[in-house]
Amino acid sequence: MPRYAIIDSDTASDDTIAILLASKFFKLLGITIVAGNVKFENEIKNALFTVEYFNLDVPVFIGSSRPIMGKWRTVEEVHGNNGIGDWKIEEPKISPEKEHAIDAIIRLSKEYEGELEILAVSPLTNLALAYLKDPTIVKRIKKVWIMGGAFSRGNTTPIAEFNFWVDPEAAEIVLNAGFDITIVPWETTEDAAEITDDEWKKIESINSKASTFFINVNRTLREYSKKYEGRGSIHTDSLTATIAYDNSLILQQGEFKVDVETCSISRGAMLVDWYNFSKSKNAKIVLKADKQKFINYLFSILEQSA
Ligand SMILES: O=c1[nH]cnc2c1ncn2[C@@H]1O[C@H](CO)[C@@H](O)[C@H]1O
Repeated sequence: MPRYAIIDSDTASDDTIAILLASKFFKLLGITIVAGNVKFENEIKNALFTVEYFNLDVPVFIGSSRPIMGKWRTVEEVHGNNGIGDWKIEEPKISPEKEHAIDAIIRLSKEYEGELEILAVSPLTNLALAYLKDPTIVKRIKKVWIMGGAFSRGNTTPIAEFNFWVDPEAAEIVLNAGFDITIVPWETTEDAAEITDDEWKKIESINSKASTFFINVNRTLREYSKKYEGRGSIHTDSLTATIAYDNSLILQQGEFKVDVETCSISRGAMLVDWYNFSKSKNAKIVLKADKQKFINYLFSILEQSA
């Protein structure tokens, strides 16, 4: 039985690999593009390029070109000016769909009622807007996997992870909508999705079409991570796609009332009610994930796509 998914992506560096992995794990019904990592036109181009490079049969839908409140900054310093390590690529020949991403999410939730999973590895703007347009998507969407949130080691401010920080209002809407949600937060991915120097060299030596792609798109991410965070690159979106496919990667998780701060200096911080003061729960959080299993999946796909 195939599993059906949409990947919601602000396509840059690791997002492209998450798309590749998701296309192997799921019947991917669409890639929906949302504002976040880099210039919106480049995100669209990177998604189309990924589809073309790997010959994927997946439509690309253009979504929201800004967060709900519109206050954010792109992070070209993390991903490269074009979002994919400044790899010089040709203009993709394929085009995005005419249908808006929000309408595609609503339509596909009807066509695949009870079966559709959303891999949200990006700010949650598209999903929040789809929900505001048609709140009944909640009962039709089977599962929402979210890469987002930090509760101790923010990667964008001292307390905020990038995806939640870009659009905390959207995160608040999605978290409180009633979806079946599992969150893979930054701290978990920092521990389980690092590509070390050794692993980077091994990927280089695979020398397949996919490994060449991996090295090129992640080049700036790796340099940034080494220089500013003092370790290898973190492949957080790829880990989230893999966890969504194989739940045995989850070594520890809890269910909590989770919220997000929308004000001032703590904007984008994830709030976790560890001791259940609120007497309610709205999301599971993956607290520990299996790095070795993740690496095995990643390597086997990079080797396969020779
Ligand atoms: O410094 C960074 N390292 C890794 N990913 C980042 C960084 N900045 C932004 N993102 C983007 O935000 C999410 C992780 O927070 C990922 O979805 C990635 O695309």
